[in-house]
Amino acid sequence: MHLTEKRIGFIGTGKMGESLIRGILAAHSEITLNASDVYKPALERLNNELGINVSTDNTETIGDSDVVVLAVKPQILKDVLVAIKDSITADKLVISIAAGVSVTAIEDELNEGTRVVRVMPNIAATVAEAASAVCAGKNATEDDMEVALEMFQSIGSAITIPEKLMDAVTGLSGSGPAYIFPVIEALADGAVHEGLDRANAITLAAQTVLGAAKMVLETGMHPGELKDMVTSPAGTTIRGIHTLEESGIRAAFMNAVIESSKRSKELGK
Ligand SMILES: NC(=O)C1=CN([C@@H]2O[C@H](COP(=O)(O)OP(=O)(O)OC[C@H]3O[C@@H](n4cnc5c(N)ncnc54)[C@H](O)[C@@H]3O)[C@@H](O)[C@H]2O)C=CC1
Ligand SMILES: O=C(O)[C@@H]1CCC=N1
Repeated sequence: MHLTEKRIGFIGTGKMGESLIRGILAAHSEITLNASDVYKPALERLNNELGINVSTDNTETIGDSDVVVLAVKPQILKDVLVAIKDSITADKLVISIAAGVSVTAIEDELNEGTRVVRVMPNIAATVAEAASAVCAGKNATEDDMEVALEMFQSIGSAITIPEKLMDAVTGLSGSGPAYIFPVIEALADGAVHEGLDRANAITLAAQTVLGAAKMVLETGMHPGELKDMVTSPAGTTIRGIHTLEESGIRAAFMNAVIESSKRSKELGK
């Protein structure tokens, strides 16, 4: 069955829940979306702005949904699972986006046979440019995986991976937008230092990051080869690259991904 034939319920409408809701609605305006949260003002805002069904009762949202997306913090997920266990009937698919929490840990809290899929998306779902990775729980069917992939491919790109790689994905693309926002800000700062106004500096910096990313994705060329295309002998770029290398830029980004992945592992313990 296709995604649009399913009613989707969000448990948690914080930053990532709202991002997914906005992305999915933009891709499928006809879809039925339900959402619950403990924070009523956020629900009222979503209901007013997007017209989705909202409730402060998680079990009501689950009762009205075929697919239940768990978008609460990993630290409270277990308590939420205990509270909703009886409303997760056999006809429902559960999708968890919680960092670090394994499929088994979720299955263990729910009724035997519950179909669970784990996904690590990112905040760019809001603009249909999320990078997501999906893995199946032991009871998830092929149809469940198709529904999950359809959902996350409609808001960006989504790949299937073995669960053991989920922490690496969390450190890379789950957290990754937060590594790039300061990069954009800092690039703009450099241009402001050299006299450009802030608004134009941010536009040029963001478009530069977008363009570079698009070239990697659309040409299929290695990033190093693309870098060489910009870097003229004795030109301006090599001077900038030399400075970045002196600052340890590669180790800095590698370490960010490695440490974030480690934290994802910790959250699962
Ligand atoms: N923020 C991000 O960029 C990403 C977050 N994630 C995952 O998404 C999940 C949510 O993260 P955020 O949206 O950033 O956190 P958040 O704190 O913004 O949102 C969590 C929401 O859950 C609500 N909540 C708390 N207790 C609840 C309960 N008992 N029932 C229903 N709702 C309840 C809170 O009021 C809040 O609105 C986390 O598990 C995180 O690991 C995954 C990928 C990216
Ligand atoms: O920082 C976090 O824990 C969440 C998971 C991935 C992105 N944000």
